[in-house]
Amino acid sequence: MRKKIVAGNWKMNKTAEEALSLVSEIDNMVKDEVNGDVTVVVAPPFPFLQSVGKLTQGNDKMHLAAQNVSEHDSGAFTGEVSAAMLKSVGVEYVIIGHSERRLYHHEDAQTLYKKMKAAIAQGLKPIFCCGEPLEERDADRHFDYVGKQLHDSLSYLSNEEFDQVVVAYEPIWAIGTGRTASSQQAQEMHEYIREQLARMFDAEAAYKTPILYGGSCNPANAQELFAQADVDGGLIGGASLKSRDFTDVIKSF
Ligand SMILES: O=C(CO)COP(=O)(O)O
Repeated sequence: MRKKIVAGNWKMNKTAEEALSLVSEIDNMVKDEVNGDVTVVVAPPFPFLQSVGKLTQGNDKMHLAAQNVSEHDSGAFTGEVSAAMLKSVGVEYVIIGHSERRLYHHEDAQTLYKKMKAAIAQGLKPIFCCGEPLEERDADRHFDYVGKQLHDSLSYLSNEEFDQVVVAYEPIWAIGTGRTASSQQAQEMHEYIREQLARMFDAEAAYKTPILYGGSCNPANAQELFAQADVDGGLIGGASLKSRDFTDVIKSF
């Protein structure tokens, strides 16, 4: 059985106080309402990682993620945060290659590969994001586009390194737009991603890799998406900022 994961990417939202009240609500709801075997991940902004992590420490369903990591180990990189720093405050997962970082921060495939290496070397589990813009889907090039993203940033990892990886498929046209991929569109892309991973690594490793869907995933559509054979959970943006909605997404398995 593959791990089921629902991860909340808070992006650049919340103050310290708001972050703590959101995570304590989620923590309580997960304790009270979530019985199944699901890994819940929250990815608050950097300044709140430690306080949020402390609050979720006693709940073995809840795990902590960062939204970004430096490709460098240490040194004169003003404003950057290393994998070792994240590890030292209890972070377990890190989102790498989100389309917003590729677009607004010009992170290219080579940089993302280095970030993957840096994270894995510190024992962090990367949540590697891929996904096509609308014009690639409209031109029917979405499979090739995503295949290249996977190849360019993952194929140079060793099999052992790849064992730590979670993949998230987030079609850019579905992020924050209220327009979600249909369950069929999600399933066919997830199946394709798994095939590509099996070619790069091996079939067993690809079979074990959780592949999450992201892009306007919410309590109304999560159940149908999560019911697909190759959809192993979600990477949730907007709906992860509301404890009720996020918990309802978690309960959609
Ligand atoms: O980008 C996302 C998660 O990383 C998805 O965001 P939304 O759920 O707000 O569309």
